[in-house]
Amino acid sequence: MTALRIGARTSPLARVQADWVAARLAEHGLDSRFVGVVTSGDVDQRALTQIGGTGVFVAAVRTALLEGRADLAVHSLKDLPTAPDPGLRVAAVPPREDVRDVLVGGRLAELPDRARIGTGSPRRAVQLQDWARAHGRHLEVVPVRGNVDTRIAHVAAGRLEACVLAAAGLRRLGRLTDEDADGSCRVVAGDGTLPAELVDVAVLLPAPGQAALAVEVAVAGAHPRLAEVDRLDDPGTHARVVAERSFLTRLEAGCLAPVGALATLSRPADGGAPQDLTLDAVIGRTVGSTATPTAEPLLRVQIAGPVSGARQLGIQLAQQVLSRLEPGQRL
Ligand SMILES: NCc1[nH]cc(CCC(=O)O)c1CC(=O)O
Repeated sequence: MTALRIGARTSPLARVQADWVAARLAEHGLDSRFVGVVTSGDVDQRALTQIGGTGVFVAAVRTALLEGRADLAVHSLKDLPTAPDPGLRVAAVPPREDVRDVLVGGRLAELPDRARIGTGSPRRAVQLQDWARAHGRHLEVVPVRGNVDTRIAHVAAGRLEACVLAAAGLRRLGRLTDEDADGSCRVVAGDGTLPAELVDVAVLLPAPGQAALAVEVAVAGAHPRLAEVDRLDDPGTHARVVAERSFLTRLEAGCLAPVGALATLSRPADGGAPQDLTLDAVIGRTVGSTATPTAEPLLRVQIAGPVSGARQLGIQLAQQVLSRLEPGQRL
């Protein structure tokens, strides 16, 4: 039997994610090998807001699937466009990593006033500014992009006091150490480490799908054991990301919208099967002209319902948000 070909980007994170999936496939008796795909997002260093969002990372990998150069693709779920490709199918959403964001450079509450924090994410920017406003503090959010090392290097060199990265990526790369119960930790930077904080989701709500992987296959995929890839699915994680993403889709907000969403499962006291899904979201709104928009306080919303209605839950919450937008306000 020929090995399953796993298509993914060639970045260090994409590679460890693909290798992680390969190890899970091996546990199910499935051999695989890595097929690296270079995407336009890897070769174009302009801001993501200019080159059309994180979808650029996914498109080339999807093409490899559709052209039969790979049997399955491994994506960071938060980078997957909400629009489905008719020739493809998400075969599995494996168990999720740590959903939190990490502030690299120190603890948020202990940063000096007017500290410069690097992030290219409007979601992170609006929540950091909301926290600063609520605590009578002033932070400067500086747009940065580039891979994990580029961003951390700005902090190590003192050009920025801090930057924000997803914990999932740092953990998968083995870059997160010395973790305390209060969220204090250290992040490996070159030869040394930097102080960091695993920020509570009450302060930084993650992006829809953050810390989850999507294992995608072509509907017309021909490998004789392709259907067995479905066994990597974790139904709990899958339901959570369906709720988060249907919320984003119904808002008609893209991956660069100032929107955080996190679904959690509540387990009954007897430890039986999960019953309820709670979906929390934060939304940044602006008013005024596109050139000089004014930030409005963040909107925070929550809804709960049965796990079997995950998609509907996301849609309902989005409708609540849209009905609460006042004339002139937009996302
Ligand atoms: N937008 C880039 C991206 N896409 C996925 C991850 C890694 C973590 C994850 O799976 O959510 C990251 C880096 C980051 O946000 O720090």
